[in-house]
Amino acid sequence: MDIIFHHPTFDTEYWLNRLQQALPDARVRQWKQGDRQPADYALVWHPPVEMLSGRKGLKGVFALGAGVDAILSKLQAHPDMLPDGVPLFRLEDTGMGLQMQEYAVSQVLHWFRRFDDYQRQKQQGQWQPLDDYRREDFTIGILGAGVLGGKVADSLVAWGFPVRCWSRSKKDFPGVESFAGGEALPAFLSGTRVLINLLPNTPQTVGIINRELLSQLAKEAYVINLARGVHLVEADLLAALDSGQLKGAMLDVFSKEPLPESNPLWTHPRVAMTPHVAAVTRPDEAISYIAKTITQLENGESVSGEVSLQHGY
Ligand SMILES: NC(=O)C1=CN([C@@H]2O[C@H](COP(=O)(O)OP(=O)(O)OC[C@H]3O[C@@H](n4cnc5c(N)ncnc54)[C@H](OP(=O)(O)O)[C@@H]3O)[C@@H](O)[C@H]2O)C=CC1
Ligand SMILES: O=CC(=O)O
Repeated sequence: MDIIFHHPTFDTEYWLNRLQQALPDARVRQWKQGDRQPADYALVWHPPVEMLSGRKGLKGVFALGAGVDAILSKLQAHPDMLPDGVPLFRLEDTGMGLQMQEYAVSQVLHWFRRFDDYQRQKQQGQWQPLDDYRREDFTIGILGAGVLGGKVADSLVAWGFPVRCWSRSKKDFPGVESFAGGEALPAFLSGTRVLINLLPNTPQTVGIINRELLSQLAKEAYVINLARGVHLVEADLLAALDSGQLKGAMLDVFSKEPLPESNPLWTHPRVAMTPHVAAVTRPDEAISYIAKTITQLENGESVSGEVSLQHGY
């Protein structure tokens, strides 16, 4: 069995060695331009079109991340990149769930304990205890209740917050109120104090966090965007912060990355940001999942992690 690998930034040597250890009978190689030798599986992130297009004998493609928006948009422009019937897989959790939990819980607690207000007071030399927020007034609403949204919901339930989620299909997560479909979105938003985005980037979700959505949140709400920059209309977020509708935002992802120097988000006092690091691919966990899935595929067993090309995630 032959496996080709391409990632623009990962330590390729490390990945090739670990893959080889995990699948000792396979021949694993880095794909290089001009390589048209046969391959059974391709492991990719931002693959050059010629790596996959027209490739015969391919049995599966593994995206080396959770979101497949970049590969799907390339596929739209080059439909022959993924031959008919070849499944595309993505990483389900493989260590990202815990990272998302750390990120979301730490930020929610930061706001809940009013550390943002106390930081502002410190800058003004002010010693002034503030009223506590009450958990019952701090409903967390999670857009997207998939692998990562579900994990984040669990961790916030454990901290005693009222938690609700919104997805296409209804969920039955312990302690979480589930809302499904467009018609349930207003009810989901109403009373949500902290909005956490963990939706995939699809034509239905682009620009979903806009003026109209933000206006339906609780007063002085907060937004955490952990999914993709294109979900958020930045100008609408800034307007909602400036009007007082929103009290703060924590952003990990941006429409344009790296965020251009001139972008006003850099200097807005109520915006905090990280450079798309909320949950990174953990090589060892990812390799275990990929090796297990390839073995199952080779044995004709059922597997998880296949992307629905119809739904775009
Ligand atoms: N910032 C970072 O470092 C990282 C960001 N990400 C981002 O997080 C995203 C989520 O990952 P993951 O949890 O694994 O994805 P999943 O595919 O497991 O979950 C997606 C969720 O979104 C819901 N959804 C999709 N479309 C709609 C819609 N139109 N309306 C309502 N709900 C919808 C799905 O509903 P249903 O359950 O009904 O299908 C599902 O609950 C990734 O796509 C990626 O963009 C991922 C990793 C790291
Ligand atoms: O943003 C990262 C991913 O894995 O998707």
